[in-house]
Amino acid sequence: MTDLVLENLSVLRGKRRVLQQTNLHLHPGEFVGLIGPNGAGKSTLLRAALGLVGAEGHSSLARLSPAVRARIAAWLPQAREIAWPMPVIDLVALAQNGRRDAPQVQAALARMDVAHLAERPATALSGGEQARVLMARALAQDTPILLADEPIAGLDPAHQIACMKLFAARAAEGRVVMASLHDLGLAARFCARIVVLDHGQIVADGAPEKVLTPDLLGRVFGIHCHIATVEGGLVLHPLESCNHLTWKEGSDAG
Ligand SMILES: Nc1ncnc2c1ncn2[C@@H]1O[C@H](COP(=O)(O)OP(=O)(O)OP(=O)(O)O)[C@@H](O)[C@H]1O
Repeated sequence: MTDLVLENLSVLRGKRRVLQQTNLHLHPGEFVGLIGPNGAGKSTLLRAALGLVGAEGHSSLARLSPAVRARIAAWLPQAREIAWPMPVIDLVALAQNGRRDAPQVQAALARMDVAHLAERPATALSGGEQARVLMARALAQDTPILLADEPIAGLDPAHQIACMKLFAARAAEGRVVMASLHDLGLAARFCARIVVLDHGQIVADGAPEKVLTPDLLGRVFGIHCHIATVEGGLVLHPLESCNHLTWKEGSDAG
């Protein structure tokens, strides 16, 4: 059981402070959705938490040696690039010192629905398939903390839902799972806790029904949403942008 603790974590890019004095305590068992508009600082927060960008302040992961950190935290970056045409199973097995038959490798291939692709070159897959393979590698690390930057981007709806359910299940096993997400509906439905970032600052943190109010969605995202509470959680569906993001029809059509 491992907590993730950030204290006064700040990141400077040039003269701009793109992450400001961030305090966050994530507990084992939590599936946290990190949301915010483009440029809000979600990737920066995740990278600073892992010690991958220079930051002021404290993260419980950042000062660990890479070898120790790799045993504690798995990381799925936003960029999904696979450079080498190695078989999918060997790419996933890198998470377990190359052991193809490790149970974590077999389980991760099955959970991300890529077992049937195991012998295919990882570079010869579709974008969504590659994303699932890289997610499988992160899962195969079998760490108490999993940080994922837009893990469901590019997945079809069935795999998006399966992935969100899987994250919730990993958290229920006693792990910390935090994922940046742009799909507010899926975040509302599957995350027990939502952290909202805007201009490098946490502006809300709590249960989806407390955080995802019409006021916050208008202020931070500039959207009107349909929000309903149903058995099993919140349903949230963006309907309309309510400010500067309304482009004029035909103004820039190619
Ligand atoms: N290498 C960089 N150099 C300078 N500024 C950067 C760099 N990377 C990111 N930024 C800036 O830092 C801010 C936060 O970026 P970040 O990538 O963390 O946002 P994000 O919330 O993950 O956005 P998105 O939803 O678009 O992925 C943005 O204003 C961005 O322009």
